[in-house]
Amino acid sequence: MTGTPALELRSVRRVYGFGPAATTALDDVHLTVPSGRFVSLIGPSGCGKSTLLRLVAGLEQPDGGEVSVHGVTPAQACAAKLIGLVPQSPALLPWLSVLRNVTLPQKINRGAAGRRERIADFAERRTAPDMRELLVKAGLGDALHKLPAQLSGGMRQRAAIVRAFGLQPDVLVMDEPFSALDEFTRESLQDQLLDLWEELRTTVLFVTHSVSEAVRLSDTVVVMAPNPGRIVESIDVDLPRPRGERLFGERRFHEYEDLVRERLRRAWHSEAA
Ligand SMILES: Nc1ncnc2c1ncn2[C@@H]1O[C@H](COP(=O)(O)OP(=O)(O)OP(=O)(O)O)[C@@H](O)[C@H]1O
Repeated sequence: MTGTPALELRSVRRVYGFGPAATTALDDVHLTVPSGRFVSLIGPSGCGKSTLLRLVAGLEQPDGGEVSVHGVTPAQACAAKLIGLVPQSPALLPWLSVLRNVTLPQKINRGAAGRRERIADFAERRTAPDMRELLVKAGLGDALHKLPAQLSGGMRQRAAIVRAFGLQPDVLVMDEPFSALDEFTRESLQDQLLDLWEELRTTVLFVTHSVSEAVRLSDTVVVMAPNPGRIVESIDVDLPRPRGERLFGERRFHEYEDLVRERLRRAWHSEAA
């Protein structure tokens, strides 16, 4: 694989509305994410986190600047299925079993392989993972043939995450995927996510409001501020992996939490200014 970053945003600007009612959701945003990194976006409500994800996923266009995914536009990257999206609530098809839900997109998307190969960095792809095995690894071995309605919220979200990884996107965009879950389920899903990520090393762009989640999961925590939405700091989290539960008892983990919290406090103040 070449040195082309998985994601690159240069001088990105996104404005909603016109005239005095216009909102600058993002202004002069620069972000470079090397392949295989886990990057979290954190910041006060309205600082443009979801807007940034939508631009990367090709769901919207910037009003200024450029977004590229492995050196091509988000639209080209989407056509080649290089980008996977995990929304806040899992969108599983209610009439299909868990196993069919996660294997169906893999079958449908076979045509994307050719388009991937035409993108310079993707001449070689890994072989498709065994979805049944990934589901078992994610603790869903007993739920393979159940319908989504028969699962808890946490189990449904786990299935959605397995499905997203199974498509082998090069960039996985996750918009607060655990926000609706209780703390215990959330930590267990962080474990599962880290296990999958450590095995498949997909580039992840992850939005969260939780400082401890951001520090635990990420190689880099990007702190954003609103009015206008912008990046104020990128903090590299130099903690060893794998990051299991023991991490919560470690001083360095809490030092990173304090640092991110302090930068967030400044971001809130910059909103008030
Ligand atoms: N479709 C839209 N039309 C008009 N304004 C929008 C639209 N989408 C977002 N905005 C505005 O752009 C700004 C950034 O919104 P965005 O949803 O990206 O923030 P966020 O950081 O994801 O917020 P939250 O943490 O609350 O989800 C906000 O002021 C929001 O009101």
